[in-house]
Amino acid sequence: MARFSGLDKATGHSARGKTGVLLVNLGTPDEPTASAVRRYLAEFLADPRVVEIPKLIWMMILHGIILRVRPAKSAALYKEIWTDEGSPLLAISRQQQSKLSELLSTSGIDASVHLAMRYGSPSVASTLQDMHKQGIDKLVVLPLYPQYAAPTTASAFDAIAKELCKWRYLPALHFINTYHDHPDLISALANSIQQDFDKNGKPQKLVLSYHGMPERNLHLGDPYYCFCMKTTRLVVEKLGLTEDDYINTFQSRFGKAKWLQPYTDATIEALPAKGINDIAVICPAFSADCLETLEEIQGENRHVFEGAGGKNFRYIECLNANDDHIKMMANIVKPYL
Ligand SMILES: C=CC1=C(C)c2cc3[nH]c(cc4nc(cc5[nH]c(cc1n2)c(C)c5CCC(=O)O)C(CCC(=O)O)=C4C)c(C)c3C=C
Ligand SMILES: [Fe+2]
Ligand SMILES: [Fe+2]
Repeated sequence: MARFSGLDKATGHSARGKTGVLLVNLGTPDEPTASAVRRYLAEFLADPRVVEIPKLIWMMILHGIILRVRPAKSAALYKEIWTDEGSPLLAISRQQQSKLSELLSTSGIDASVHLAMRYGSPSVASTLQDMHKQGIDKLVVLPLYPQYAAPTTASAFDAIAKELCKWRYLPALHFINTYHDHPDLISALANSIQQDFDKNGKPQKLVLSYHGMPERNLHLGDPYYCFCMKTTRLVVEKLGLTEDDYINTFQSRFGKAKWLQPYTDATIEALPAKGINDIAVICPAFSADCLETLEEIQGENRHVFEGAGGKNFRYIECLNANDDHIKMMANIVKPYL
């Protein structure tokens, strides 16, 4: 017994046995400035899960062209959406963290909730180290990407593995890889859409716009496209919509390769000419509003639609820190706590 307490002392394991939930999202620049965006994009776009081009060629393009031009352009867009609490993605993620922590604790579950960003801060490595210092040796990781994708979900896993491979004593680990068809996600999305319809009337078209990725990834076996289709099917079934009522699209194309189609901007631009002047857009691949939803959809695509003659464009915000969404997170992690 004495020998074991000695071991505990030496390794600092005496206060072990705590459980922690780790929420992971993509990350965002620290400031809406070109230099902060350059730092963020340099880390993000160097990830081989995100851009699958041979490393040497890609580093030449990334550092020689993209990181010279894009940071200033992106920083100007980030400035448009920046809030007093900083980047919306980080501010909303913090709210999700504290509301989930509150819900677990009022449900009598003894688990702390932590937040890490795959790129930028708070980093995955520093958050895992903090959790270790707090005596957490049981870890449930919930990457906040409803539909599994290698560039997002697998990349979050890589960052965790990269830190843990330096540890001698690994925590027990549960990694949630997807929740695209979880009944609580489907009802949270359907409720949010229904609330919009009740308030503003049913639009001529509901556009479900998912973040895109190169089409090649689908052919190589990434299930993201199929998972997006399933989320849409379940949500529209729940709402009782017919095929004519909605359309599934993919946004945020990057680079010259063919990405998943149909593209959101081209689709939205073509709608008024088909007599569709009243649309509502929702982005079910995003668990928190961010540059890609607030600027690209609510801003840019609204202008595209109105410029093409469209009359009513509504953006239905992400589930963010709404109660249904937090309840969904709790129900997803509970079986592992
Ligand atoms: C370069 C290829 C990219 C792939 C593949 C990709 C997949 C992907 N991304 C998200 C979620 C988010 N992406 C965000 C921003 C963003 N995404 C890319 C590129 C790829 N994404 C870039 C270059 C950027 C940065 C912004 C810009 O300069 O245009 C964000 C928002 C971050 C924020 O700070 O607000 C999110 C969230 C998913 C779900 C996904 C996989 C399918
Ligand atoms: Fe992205
Ligand atoms: Fe974008």
